[in-house]
Amino acid sequence: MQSLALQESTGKEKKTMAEHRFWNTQPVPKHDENITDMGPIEPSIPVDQVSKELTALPKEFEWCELDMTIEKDAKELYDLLTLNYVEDDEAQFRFDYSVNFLKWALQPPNWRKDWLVGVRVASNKKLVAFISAIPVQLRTFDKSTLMTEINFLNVHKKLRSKRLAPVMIREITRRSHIHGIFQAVYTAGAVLPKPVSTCQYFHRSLNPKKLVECGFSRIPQSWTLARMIKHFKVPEKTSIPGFREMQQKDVPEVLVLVNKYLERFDFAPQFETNADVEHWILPHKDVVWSYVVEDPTTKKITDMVSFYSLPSSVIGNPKHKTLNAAYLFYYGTDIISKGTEDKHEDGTPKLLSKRLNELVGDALVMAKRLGFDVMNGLQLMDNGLVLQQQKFGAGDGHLNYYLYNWRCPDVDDKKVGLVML
Ligand SMILES: CCCCCCCCCCCCCC(=O)SCCNC(=O)CCNC(=O)[C@H](O)C(C)(C)COP(=O)(O)OP(=O)(O)OC[C@H]1O[C@@H](n2cnc3c(N)ncnc32)[C@H](O)[C@@H]1OP(=O)(O)O
Repeated sequence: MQSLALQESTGKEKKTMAEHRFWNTQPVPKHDENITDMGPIEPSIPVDQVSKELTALPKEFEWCELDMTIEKDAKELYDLLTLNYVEDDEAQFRFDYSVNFLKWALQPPNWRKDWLVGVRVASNKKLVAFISAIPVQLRTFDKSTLMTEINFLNVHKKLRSKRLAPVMIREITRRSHIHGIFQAVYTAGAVLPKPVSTCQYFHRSLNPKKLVECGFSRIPQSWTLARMIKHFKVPEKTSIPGFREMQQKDVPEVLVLVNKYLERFDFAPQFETNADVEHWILPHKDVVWSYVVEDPTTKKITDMVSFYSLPSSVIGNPKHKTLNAAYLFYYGTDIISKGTEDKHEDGTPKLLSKRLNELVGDALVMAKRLGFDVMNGLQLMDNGLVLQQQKFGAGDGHLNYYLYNWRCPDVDDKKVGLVML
C-alpha cells in the first residue's frame, strides 16, 4: 500500500554528517553515535541571556505570529499547508489538515501565540512559511522533561532549497529558550541526525474500491475487487458491551487510565491535568473521536480508544479529490492490571492482545460508519498486537522520532508511546 511517508522514506540515502550544513551545528547526536546515557547535550542558558533579537531573515521576508483564534489567520495557515505541506514520494497525495484540526493541534493547554511562527513576503504580506511549537511533558525512560513539540514546518514550494528551514528552526529554538525550554521532540519522514526511533506506517482499508481508484492500494494478484471488498468488510455493530462515545464526565477516569497505560512505554507523554485529556482525548467534532468502555456492572471506565481525522488531497485524480483517512491515536485498557504474563507461543500477552483487538476492531466499526476510507496507524505502542489480526497492511512510509538537545538511547518502536499529529 501507498502511504504518506512524511516527505521521504527512510530507505533513501542519508547525508553524511559533513553534508548536514545546518544539523552539523546543532545539539543533536551524530548519525553513527551509540548513546547509552541520558541528558542534555549542551547546558541550558539563563533565560535573561537568551537573545531578544529575531533571527535574521532575507530582507524580502518578515516574521509574523498566527493567532488561531482569528479565522483569517487560521484560514491563511490552512491555505499554505493544503497546497505546500507533506506529500508522498510520488506526489499522489498531500496532507490536508482541516482548519478545525489546526486549531485543535496548535491550541492545547498552555499554547502560546509566539510559538506559532510564520514568515510573510514583506511587500504583499503573503504567508509563505510556518513552524509551530506546543509544550509537552515527555518521559524518556525514567526522566520526565518539559519540552516543545515542533510540528508543521513548511516552506512554500516556490521557496524551497533556499535554506529558509534552518532559519525557521533557529527562531523557534530561540522562542523556546525564552520560555526556559531547552529540549524538543519532533518527527519527520526525512532522515536527519539522528532518529531515536523509527516506526513504520500501516493501513487498514475500509473502502477498498476508492483506495484502488485513488492509487492508494492495488488489488492483490489473483484477487478480484469483489474479493477485496469482502476481505475488508467490517461488522455493522461494535462488539464490546459498554462501548460508547467518551463524555466530559469520563475525563478524570480516562486521565488515570491513559497515564497508567503509557507507563508501559519508554518514550511517552504524560497527561498532567484533566484539561490535557479534555483537550487531546475528549471528542472534538470532525477532528478526534474517542470511545470508552463502561463496565455494565461497576460503571467504571475500563478502556479507551481514539482516532483523529487527517484527510489527504488526491492530486490529479479525475474521480476523487480527498482521501478520508483516520489515524489511530491514544488508547488504554485496565486489562494490564490483570496481568500480561500469560503469553501465546509467539510471546504475545493473551489478555492484552485479545482486548486490544476488540477495542481496535470496534474503532474500525465506528470509523467505517463515519465514512473514513482507511485507518492508518504506526508500528508503535502495542499496535503490533493488533495490526495483523485487524487486517492492516504494511505501508512504504516510515516516521522518524527525534529529540533536540537530549541524549537518549535508541527506543524500540514498540516502546514509543508518543503519537504526533
Ligand atoms: C529547544 C527547542 C528546539 C526547537 C527546534 C527543534 C528542531 C526542530 C526541527 C524541525 C522539525 C520539523 C518537524 C516537521 O514539521 S516534519 C514536516 C516537514 N515538512 C514537510 O515535509 C512539508 C514539505 N516540505 C517543506 O516544506 C520543506 O521541504 C521543508 C520546510 C521541510 C524544508 O525546507 P527546504 O526543503 O526548502 O530546505 P532548506 O533549504 O530550507 O533547508 C535545508 C535544511 O533543512 C533540513 N531539513 C529538511 N527537512 C527537514 C525536516 N523535516 N525537519 C528538519 N530539518 C529538515 C535539511 O536536512 C537541510 O539541513 P542540512 O541537512 O543541510 O543540515
